[in-house]
Amino acid sequence: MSTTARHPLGTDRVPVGPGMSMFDPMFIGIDEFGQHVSLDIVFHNLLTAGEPGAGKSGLLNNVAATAALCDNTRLVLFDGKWVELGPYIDIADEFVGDDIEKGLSILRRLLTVARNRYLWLLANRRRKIAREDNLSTIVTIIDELAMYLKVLGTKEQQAEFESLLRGLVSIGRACGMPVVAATQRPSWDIIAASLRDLFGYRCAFRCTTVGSSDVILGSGWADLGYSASDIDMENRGAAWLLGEGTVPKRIKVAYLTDADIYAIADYAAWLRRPNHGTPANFTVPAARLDWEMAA
Ligand SMILES: Nc1ncnc2c1ncn2[C@@H]1O[C@H](COP(=O)(O)OP(=O)(O)OP(=O)(O)O)[C@@H](O)[C@H]1O
Repeated sequence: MSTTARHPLGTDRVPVGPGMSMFDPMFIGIDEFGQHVSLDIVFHNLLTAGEPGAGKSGLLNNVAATAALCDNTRLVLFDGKWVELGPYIDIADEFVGDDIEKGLSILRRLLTVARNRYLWLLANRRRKIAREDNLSTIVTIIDELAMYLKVLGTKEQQAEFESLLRGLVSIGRACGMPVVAATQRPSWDIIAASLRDLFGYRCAFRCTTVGSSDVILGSGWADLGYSASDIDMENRGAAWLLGEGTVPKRIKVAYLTDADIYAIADYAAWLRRPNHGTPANFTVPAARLDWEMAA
């Protein structure tokens, strides 16, 4: 883990999760040879799916817990069931439960932030953000996509949700705003191929059919022997992980118990408490706050 992260305010604050940065590789488990598997989430979206109880929440929790402990990282959480990402509710910039209208409003805001960031990049003659920019990473995590695309709200709201999500997944990753999404219904009506292909990482936990495995990984992988329908029912947390330009890799996701998750979330909330490590007489410059609001 890096120890170079500095707080954007340039003060001697103790950074959140001392030294942890979203720009470092994010550990999520091991592969079949026992080697560590890490993701580069800042610049990649992650889509995960599998039948109920296959272990998706374990992966989402690895991402959420790491992000919660990282310096200069903000969480935007969507969880129609409330309890999967609920432990992080106190440290999330926004938490959307089963209110789709709130979800739409937050996705619109995220797209505005992404647009502002691109204008900033353009003004600085750049195409993507870097660690040194000290721009916060905004990680959007959606547990159970199907809730927002098929269950909650009207057909119009669901269609708008999909279109805004598609926008964020398309443009977020180069400006430090990755999306991590999960569903237990890997079918074409939930994840169209054109949406799936915008996710650089795809992780298929056990699926009931070869077809649903291909919905996540991409057509043709099952024929080549990479099918999540072959994963043993009892082997929870096992999955096929596909990264850009690679073949799927068999992994076992690191497991966090409920007690672990709440302990990490509580620790992250403690680290992120207002004025943590800030001298009593220090005030945040107003201009800096305005800038952070927009970016
Ligand atoms: N990596 C893992 N190692 C060991 N056991 C695991 C792992 N992941 C999950 N499990 C076991 O499987 C159970 C279900 O896992 P989890 O809640 O992550 O599944 P899920 O796919 O998210 O289910 P749902 O779609 O219903 O939310 C866990 O309570 C745990 O007992």
